[in-house]
Amino acid sequence: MSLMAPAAERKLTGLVAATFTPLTTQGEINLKEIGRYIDYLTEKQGVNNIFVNGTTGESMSLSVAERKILAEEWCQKAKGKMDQVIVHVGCMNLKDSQELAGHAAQIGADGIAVIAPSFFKPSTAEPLKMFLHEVALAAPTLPFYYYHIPAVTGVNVLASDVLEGIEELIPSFSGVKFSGVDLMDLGQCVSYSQPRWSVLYGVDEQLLAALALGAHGAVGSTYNYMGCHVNELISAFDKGDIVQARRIQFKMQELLSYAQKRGFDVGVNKQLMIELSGLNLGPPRLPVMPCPHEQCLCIAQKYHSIFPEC
Ligand SMILES: CC(=O)N[C@@H]([C@@H](O)[C@H](O)[C@H](O)CO)[C@@H](O)CC(=O)C(=O)O
Repeated sequence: MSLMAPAAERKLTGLVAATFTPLTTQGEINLKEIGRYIDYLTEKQGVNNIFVNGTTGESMSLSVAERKILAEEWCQKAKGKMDQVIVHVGCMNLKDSQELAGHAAQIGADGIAVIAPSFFKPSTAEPLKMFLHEVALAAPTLPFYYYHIPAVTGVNVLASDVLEGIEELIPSFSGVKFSGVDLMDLGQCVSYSQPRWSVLYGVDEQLLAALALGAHGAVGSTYNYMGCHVNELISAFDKGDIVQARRIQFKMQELLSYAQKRGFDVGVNKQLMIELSGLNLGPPRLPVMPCPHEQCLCIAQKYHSIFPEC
């Protein structure tokens, strides 16, 4: 990272893996596995950007202290290996979010992302933008991404309404991580997007539709273990080979629909990553339940029957 231009000048594109949080079998954060995890992503999956402490990383089940230690370790170990490390700093309250944003700036993160608080939910774009603005003030020079994931937060404010005029409120605003299925809203975000912003799509099973609408990249959990295949999807799309791009997207859909019919949550997803990568990531944290080994094994077998080795 040291020889590169500052993150504020580097538009975030391509694949971004939303990382799982390594835990020990006792449920404590396991920093020892982070270096191996980064090597696995870069060497095996061809994924050079990470989004840490997000939904996949179970950030809402981690303490602020744990999130700081984890963010620090991800940034440390990513140096010289990853292009960008985006740290998700959103919390249920403003103070903790500001504290994490300020910390991310100190540890050399390449950007921060903030989810809508979802206990006291903003019901319109205005209070949500005010909240985002206050968090951004704690790290004013760091690229700032709004994290839109309405199915999880229950905050049903259009992302395009959040983006409107936000460049005046948050000068560091750099884009949106759009984990929603409303493609009209996504299209409006892309069409409003300023040249240096990135619209990053977060519903892996329909990435191709988002690329067709002009998304600049993608953040997702499945890029941890399907990154090499999805990189092929993106290059096929960039070359205009829509048939090949569609073929790969359909394979992803076949796997994910198989997994969803068997109950697919962060716990199952984490166990699948363990099976496929050999990394020692440990269990999820309550209330997410660990996944029984057999349940995950059949999804891993399905993966191997659909996708060739990377
Ligand atoms: C609800 C959820 O977890 N969505 C995932 C997707 O990558 C999702 O796992 C994938 O599309 C499979 O359904 C991401 O959008 C989440 C994400 O990027 C994050 O961990 O912050």
